[in-house]
Amino acid sequence: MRFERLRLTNFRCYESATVEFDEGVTVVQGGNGAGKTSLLKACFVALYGSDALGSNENLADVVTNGTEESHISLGFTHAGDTYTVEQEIAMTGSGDDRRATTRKSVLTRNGEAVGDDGVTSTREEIESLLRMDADAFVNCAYVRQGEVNKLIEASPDERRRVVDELLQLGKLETYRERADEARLGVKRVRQRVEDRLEDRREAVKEIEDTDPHERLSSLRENVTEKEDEIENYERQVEKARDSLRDAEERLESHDETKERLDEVEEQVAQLEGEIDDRTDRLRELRDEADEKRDEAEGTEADLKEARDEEEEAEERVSSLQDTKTRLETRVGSKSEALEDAREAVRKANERAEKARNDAEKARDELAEKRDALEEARAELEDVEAPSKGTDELRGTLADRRDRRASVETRLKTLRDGIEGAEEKLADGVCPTCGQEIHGEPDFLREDREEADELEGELKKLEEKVDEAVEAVEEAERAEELYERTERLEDGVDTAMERVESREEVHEEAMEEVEEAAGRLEELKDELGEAEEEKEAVAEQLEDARERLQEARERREEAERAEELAEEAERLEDRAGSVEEVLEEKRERLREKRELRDELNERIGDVDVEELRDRRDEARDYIESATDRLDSLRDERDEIQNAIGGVENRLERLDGLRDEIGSLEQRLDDVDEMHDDAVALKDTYASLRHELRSQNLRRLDQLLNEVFETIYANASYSRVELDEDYEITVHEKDGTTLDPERLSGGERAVFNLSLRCAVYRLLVEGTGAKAALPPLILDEPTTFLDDKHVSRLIRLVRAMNDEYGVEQVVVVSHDAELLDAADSRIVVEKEPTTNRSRVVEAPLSNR
Ligand SMILES: Nc1ncnc2c1ncn2[C@@H]1O[C@H](COP(=O)(O)OP(=O)(O)OP(=O)(O)O)[C@@H](O)[C@H]1O
Ligand SMILES: [Zn+2]
Repeated sequence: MRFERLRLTNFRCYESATVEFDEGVTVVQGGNGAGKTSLLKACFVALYGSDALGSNENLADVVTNGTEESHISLGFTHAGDTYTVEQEIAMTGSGDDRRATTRKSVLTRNGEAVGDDGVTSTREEIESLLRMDADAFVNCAYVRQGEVNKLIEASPDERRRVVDELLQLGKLETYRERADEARLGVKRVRQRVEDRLEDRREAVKEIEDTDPHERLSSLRENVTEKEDEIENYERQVEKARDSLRDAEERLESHDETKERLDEVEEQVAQLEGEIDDRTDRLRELRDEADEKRDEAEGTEADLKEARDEEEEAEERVSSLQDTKTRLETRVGSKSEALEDAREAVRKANERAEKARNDAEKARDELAEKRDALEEARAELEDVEAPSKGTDELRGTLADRRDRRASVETRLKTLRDGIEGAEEKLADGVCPTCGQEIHGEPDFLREDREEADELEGELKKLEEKVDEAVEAVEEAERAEELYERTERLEDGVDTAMERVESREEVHEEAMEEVEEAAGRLEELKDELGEAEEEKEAVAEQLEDARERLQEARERREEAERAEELAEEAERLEDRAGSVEEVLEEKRERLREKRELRDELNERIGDVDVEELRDRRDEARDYIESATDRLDSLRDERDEIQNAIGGVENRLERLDGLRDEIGSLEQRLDDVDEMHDDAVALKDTYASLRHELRSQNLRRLDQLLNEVFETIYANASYSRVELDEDYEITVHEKDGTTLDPERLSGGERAVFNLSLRCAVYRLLVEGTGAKAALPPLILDEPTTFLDDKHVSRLIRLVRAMNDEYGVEQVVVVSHDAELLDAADSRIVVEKEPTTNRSRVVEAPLSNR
């Protein structure tokens, strides 16, 4: 076996590291605490998991402080195959519960998983590959730091156990123990077979003591007797049943007949009652029909006549009714016309009155107008006819007034001038030039004269104007009167005309009045006539109605008579059908009476008492016989059960005898097996003894060979390992020494010798040096002086070069050892992080 590569994550002081291993001798170098031992431990843990830890260590210790999981992977070759073993350790829980568990543990060969996943499987596979468990590994291949004394100080028994284990002698012991266990097992089996045999024999004896065959035949006889008796009873019961059935059947049929008879008698009585009832009914119906017929007699023929009469009367009433209605209408219209005529008279009168008034008014007006005319004419006679025409007179008046006005204007002008001149003159000033003047000028005197003249003329003119005014006024009044007279004459004419026309109107109105009055009289007469006529018709109608009433009554009477006749007919019909039913019932009554007689006859023949006795007797017998049969059957069943029991026992007896036969055979077989087991055990014991003594002799030789290689003094001649695994050191002078008494260095030398010897023996013994794990030495030089260090180097090289150890890994500070190595691995610790790292690996020296 050869380690190839180790990969670590969070393992102890390593955060992450990869180490390649070369073949030959490899030295691991580094300062104290640099992580050398940790590398070796990692390889060990990779192979054996927690088994690789000492008694005071646990898995949690290998997980780098402050991290959660550690990963170790070791690649190695073995017997031509490539393996990788991986372990994954994880921290779980917290506080006091915090611990490490192996979460993953896998071994692969040539890339394929070997065995199941899991710690146990991996360990078992490794143990069988290396043919050593963790204990054997540390006792042989892995010499741990400070354990140099382990084999030397061990007791012979321990030593034997270790060596036997390594040489697989332990297996023979196991086989021997197993053979012995087998022997004991067989012995226990034999005991059990014997116990059972005894038990079966006793059971056989017990059964035979009860004399089962004898008992079986007597029981069978008993059963036959009981069965005969049962059969006999059963026959009797059968007979009794027949008899019972017969009696019961007859009684039943008797009861039925009786029941039937009762029924028929009831029917007869009912029919008789019904016939009586119907006969009464028939008589009643016929009486009633006769009665009706009597009542209806004689009137039948009158019905048609009565109906004709009634019809005639109805027609007359209705025609009178029509006439009366017509007359009433006429009276109504005459009354209305009369009313209208009265209205017409009244209106004509009104009109005549108005016309008369109008005429009167016109006449008054005429008289008035005539008076006015008379007056006007009288006035006109007083007025003188004018000299000239009025217009001419008005012309003269106007001329005179003009002349007067111009005279007045000249006079005024003259007077104003005179007055002004007189005032100036009074102031002494000339009225014409304004110069001082004394006396009056001439023009003033002239003016005064003219003014006086004008004054006289004005007076005359005034008279003449008044004369002209008077003439005009007179002419005007004459003119006006004349006109008025003319007008009045016209008014009198028109008034006269109006009086005439009003009088005409009045006359006309008076005529109308007369006419309307005549019409009114006429209508009064007509209405009187119509009313009289109507009265007469009403009287006739009253008579006709009375006659209709009488006709109706007669007709109704005739109808009732007819109905009665019909009813009598119907009653007769019903009487007929009642008679039919009656006939039918009588027939049925005859039949039922016959049936009754027949049934009576039948009942008379049966002796009921006798039948009942027979039935009761049969019943009693069946009851008692059945009870007896039941108990007989119980007895028979009991005996048969007993027979079953005895038969079972006999069957069991046969079974027991067969079993005893086969148990006896088994006992012989077991005895044979026991002898075989004893022989096998002895064989294993002697074989182991033989092998051990052979191996011990060879181990002793190898030990002395190795010892000679490593030991550098002359004090000790040889080491002896005897059959009891006692080690004795022989001194040069022939004396012997207990190894316990050796010095520390000497012990280390002896220990290394013994380890290497065992390792060599294994190499020889297995015949395949490649199967063994690398020889691992952790600080082997600690107790050695220089000379012995040199010897150790020689041994290590010899192990590799001569004795077939493929790989040796040594942890050491020794420079000489380093020089002798084939390669080296240097580790160091980072002072800052306190984590280790692999500085150099591997460095091949060759
Ligand atoms: N679980 C762990 N986590 C972190 N560091 C650890 C753990 N276990 C051990 N160590 C540390 O690993 C360091 C290396 O220990 P190791 O035994 O490998 O040293 P070494 O190189 O063999 O030293 P020496 O020459 O003294 O034997 C030590 O300082 C130790 O405290
Ligand atoms: Zn003058």
